[in-house]
Order: sequence, then C-alpha cells, then structure tokens
Amino acid sequence: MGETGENARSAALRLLAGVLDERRTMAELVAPDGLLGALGPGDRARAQRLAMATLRHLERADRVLKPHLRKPPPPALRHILRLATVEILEEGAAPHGAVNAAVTLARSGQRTQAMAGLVNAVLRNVADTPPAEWQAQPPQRLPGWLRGRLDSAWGRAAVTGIEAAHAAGAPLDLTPKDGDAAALAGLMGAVALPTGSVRLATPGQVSALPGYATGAWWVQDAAAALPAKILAPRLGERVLDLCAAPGGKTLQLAAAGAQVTAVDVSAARMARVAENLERTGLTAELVTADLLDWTPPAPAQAILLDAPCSATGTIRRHPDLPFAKDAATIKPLFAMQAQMIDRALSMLAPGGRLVFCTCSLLPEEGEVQIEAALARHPGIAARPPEAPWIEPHWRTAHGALRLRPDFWAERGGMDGFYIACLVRIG
Ligand SMILES: C[S@@+](CC[C@H](N)C(=O)[O-])C[C@H]1O[C@@H](n2cnc3c(N)ncnc32)[C@H](O)[C@@H]1O
Repeated sequence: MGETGENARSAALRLLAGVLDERRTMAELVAPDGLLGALGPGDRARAQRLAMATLRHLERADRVLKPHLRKPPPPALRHILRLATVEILEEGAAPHGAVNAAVTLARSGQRTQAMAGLVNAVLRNVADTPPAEWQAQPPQRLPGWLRGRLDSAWGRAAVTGIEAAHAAGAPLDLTPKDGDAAALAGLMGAVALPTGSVRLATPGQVSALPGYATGAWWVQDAAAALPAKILAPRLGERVLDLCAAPGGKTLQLAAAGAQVTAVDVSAARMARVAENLERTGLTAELVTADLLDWTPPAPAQAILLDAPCSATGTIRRHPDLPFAKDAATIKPLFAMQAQMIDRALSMLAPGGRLVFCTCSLLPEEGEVQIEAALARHPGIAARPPEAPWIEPHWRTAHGALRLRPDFWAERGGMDGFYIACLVRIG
C-alpha cells in the first residue's frame, strides 16, 4: 500500500478519535483548517471513506474483536483494531497489508507502541473470520436516545429497517438540470428514479463523471430533491429559498425557471451556493442574513424553508452523527424551527404556499412542528402535496410526506425527510 496508504490510515484514525472521543462531527474534522489539511485529495478521500466505514460498522467490529481480547483495550488501541477489522472484513483489504499497517500505526503512537505485538496477534485472528460470519452480524444499532424516540414514533420494525439502511450506506443520486432523468441515466449507465433523480450504484469520483464540468447535474439525494418539486414554481415566479446553502434546492428552483432569492446566515456556506450556481450556469439572488431578522421587499407567493435540524435522516451518509450528537445538542433546534416557520409565514402573500422540510426522522422536527404551526396560525391550512410519484405510505395523517431511509429498500433507500406544504388562505 506504500506511503499513501499509511498517511490515509493514520488520518482515518485521527478522524475516528475526533468523532468517538471528542464528539466532533466529520464535517468539522475535515473542514479546510481541520485534521486533513496536509493530505492530498486521494489520501483525504481514502481517510474519510475508511473512517466512515469504521463508524458505520463499529459495533460489528467490536463484536468480532471481543473474543480475541482478554480485557477492553485503551481507546487509542481499540480504534486501530476497529479500523483494521473493518478494512479487512468490510472493505476487502488484503489482510497481510492491513495487519502490517495497523502494527505500524500502533508502533508510531506513544500510547500504543508497547502493544504492537498484541495488534498483530489479534488482527491475524480477526482476518480468519469467515466472510459469512461477518455478513451475519446484525447492523449497528442507533444510540439509545435516538432509538427510543424512533421506536415510539415509527415502531420496532421501522427501526430495524432504518438500521439496515444505515449499514448499507447510500448510493449517489444526481438531479439533472434539464429534468431529463432518462437521458442522463442512459448516458451514465444509471437508473432513472420515478421522482426524477438519477441513481448510480457505483459512484466513483464525482468530478470525473460526464457532465460535471458543464454543470448538467448536481449531487442531491432523491428525497432531498422532493421539497422543491412539491413547491413546483412557475416560470418566472418569485421564490424565497430560506436556509438555502449549499444550494441543492436553489439550483432546482432556478433550473425550473423561478426568480430565486436564496437566504442563508452562513457566508462560508453561501460561497458554496455561488460556486454551485456558477458551475451549473444558473442564477439566483444571494442574501447572507439571519432569516429571523431579514424581511423581503414584498410578500412572496412561493417559499421553501429547509430548516436546520438534527439531520437524523442522513445517518446513512453521515454515520458520525449518532456519535457526535445527542438529545441535548439537538433540543434547542426545535424552538428555532418554530420561530423560523412563523417568520417564513410572515413573508407569505395571501394565496401563497410555503413548503417546510427537514432531513430529520424526529416528529418534533416535522409532524409536531406543523401541527403546532397550524394551531398558532388560523389563516394557514395544510395542502397535501400532489404528484404521480408520491407513494401512499409516504403520506401522514396531516397531509404531509414522511420519508424514511428504509423506504425504497429494493432501490437503495432514500434519506429521511419530512415535507409539508402550507397555504395562506385568502
Ligand atoms: C438543512 S441546511 C439547508 C440545505 C439547503 N437548503 C440545500 O438544499 O442545499 C440548513 C441551512 O440553514 C442555515 N441557517 C441556520 N440558521 C439560519 C438562520 N437563522 N437564518 C438563515 N439561515 C440559517 C444554515 O447555515 C444551513 O445552511
């Protein structure tokens, strides 16, 4: 594997420790000023992939390691063993190389150098694990705080399905700029989904895919593409895209011919919206502002509010989230979402529509928010989304959509989302 492999592995180890010991998210750790700063693009990608795979299968790795350890190893050693176990049994790395690399990693760490022999012995045993035994390991469970909430909301069978979806990871979904999913799927040898996204089973490097440079598509989970489709802007219609960055939905609205004003509080994230617009040749007005303080020049007929949330619907893409967040870290978001809904409704013209969405699996960030908003605002009503691709079991009792990672299991799943459409009567 050479120098490159060693660099990527030790970076993956730092990422694992950052998530598991310091409870930081992968997004924070891989930021430009973060842990991977000195690595080249190949090593960065490999380090992230390895760390993500290890987090996705952590419990399974621990179960395989347990019989080979007399006592629980200290965290630094445990992470080396977990990383190599997942590399060998899940990623299919050659055992000899992965074991040697783990021994080298142990030797280079102050707290682990005395245990390099143990690493060697344990991993040689791990490498003998029959593939069927690894495959038969149940998927990683969600942490208790989240599992309990999802169990009460959606039931045990759903939780089992969601955990299986998390273990399977996520395919790469693209949104075609011209809306022609069949043509793009044909070009890529991919699948056109009924909702208009294009799904690639074996993604590879995104920037090397045909059409990237010309901005013919952008990466966006199939479920994440639905709120803008439900808002369905008319040609030339003025649309407010609130909480817009990094801009997946802005691009959809602009590509549909709307006159979009995209608002986001983060200047750094807004810079990504600008980059995405430039690559795709689309236009939107960009406003960097806190939407709770900002007022549009005139009330709008169409508003999309993609509020900040726990992102618990995206765990299959971000397996670090259950380790980095907990109930206390996400609770303050609930009140903020309610404030944002009220603020967005204050910008809505009579007869106008607001699509509210979150990439969350928690009713507190979806069903509960909209039920409470309808009670607070007598002039507002729910309008059930209508589209030929909406499956009956996606609909909630209040006429919204509840999407879960265990839906479309035969197609490769979807991110979890809640999507509701509200209208101002009159
Ligand atoms: C779920 S993300 C939006 C994703 C985006 N709509 C897309 O499709 O690419 C939530 C966004 O809300 C922004 N945000 C958080 N608080 C905000 C506020 N008070 N005002 C405006 N934007 C805010 C964050 O910066 C973040 O970019």
